[in-house]
Amino acid sequence: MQLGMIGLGRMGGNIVRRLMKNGHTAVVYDKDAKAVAALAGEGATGADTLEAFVAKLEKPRTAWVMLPAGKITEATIEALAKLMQPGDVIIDGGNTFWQDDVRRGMALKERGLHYLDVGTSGGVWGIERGYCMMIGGDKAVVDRLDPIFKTLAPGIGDIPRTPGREGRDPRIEQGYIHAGPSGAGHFVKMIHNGIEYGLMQAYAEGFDILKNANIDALPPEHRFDMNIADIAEVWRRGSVIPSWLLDLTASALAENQTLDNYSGFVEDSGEGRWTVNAAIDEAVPAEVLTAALYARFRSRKDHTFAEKILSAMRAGFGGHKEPPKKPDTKA
Ligand SMILES: O=C(O)[C@H](O)[C@@H](O)[C@H](O)[C@H](O)COP(=O)(O)O
Repeated sequence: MQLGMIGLGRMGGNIVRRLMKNGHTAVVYDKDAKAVAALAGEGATGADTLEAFVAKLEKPRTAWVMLPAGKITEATIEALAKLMQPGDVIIDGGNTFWQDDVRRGMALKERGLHYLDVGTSGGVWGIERGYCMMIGGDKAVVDRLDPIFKTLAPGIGDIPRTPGREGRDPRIEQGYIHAGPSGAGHFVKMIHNGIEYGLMQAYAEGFDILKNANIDALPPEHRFDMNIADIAEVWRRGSVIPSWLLDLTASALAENQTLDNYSGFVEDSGEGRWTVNAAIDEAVPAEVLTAALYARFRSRKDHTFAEKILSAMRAGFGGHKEPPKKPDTKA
C-alpha cells in the first residue's frame, strides 16, 4: 500500500523505513530537502513541495503528517486539505491535543476529506520494535488502511496472550486500536503520556532516595552506599516493577551512574498538562499524575517565588533561617 509522509524527523522517517522494509511504498516531503533526499535514496519517492507531494500520491490519497503538535501541524494540515480531494485521508500521527482533532475531523468532513488521529507510541525504537497506535476516526477508513497499521504495529511478539481475550478484536493484541471517533485516538495517547509521567517520576524519586541513603545527616549505622545501577538491573528480573522505562533507566545508569551528562531540566510537550485538565473536567482525582507534571515544572527552577514565600513565613512565625548553603539531603 502507498503512504505519503510529511515530516521526516525521528518518527516520520522511521515510520516510512519500517513500511518500505515490509513491502509498502512511500511518497515523502519535508521542508528539509536533505531529509527528503536521504529517504529517496532508500527507495521512497521524494517531493520538493507540498503540491508535488500531493500530485505524486495515488488516489484516494493517504497523507500522514508527523510534525510537532501545534502551529506547524495545524498549518500543514490546512495547506494539505486545500490540495486534497474528496475521499482522500489525512492522518495526524503527532502528539496533537485531542480537541483539535475533534474540530479538524468535523471541518475536513465538510470538505469530503477523511481525518484520522493516530497517537503513536514507541519513539526512536519504533522502527525495530514497532509502534503502539491509538486511532480515532471513521471505522471504514481505519479498516481500509489496516495494512499500514498492521505493518507499523509491533505484532504479538513474545508477550503472552491475556487469558479471557479470545475472540476479541485481534488488532489489539497486535498493538493498535481503533479507539473511537475523531479525537479518541489522541485522547487515549494523552492518558498514556500522563501515565508515562507518573511512572517516570515514581522511578526517579525511588532512585533518588536510594542514592541519598549514605548522607552524613543519617546516623552512621543507617547509611547505605547503594549501587543504583545494579539495583535498576536486578529489578528488571522477576520483581514487581519491571518496565521499558526501567530498562532505559538501567541502561542509562550502566553507562554513567552519576548522570552528570544531564542537567535535570525536564521538558514537557503538553500531554501531561492536558491529562490533568481532563481529570479536572471529569472531577477525577489524579494526584500522582498532577504531581508528576508539577515535578517537571519544578525541575526548571532554582527556587520558585513560592519557596521564598515559604521561607519568609517560616522566618516570620518561627524565626527560622534559611540554611547558608544547600542542605546535605540534596546530592
Ligand atoms: O509514547 C511515546 O513514544 C512517548 O510518549 C512520546 O510520544 C513522548 O511524547 C515524547 O517522547 C516526550 O513527551 P514529553 O515531552 O511530554 O515528555
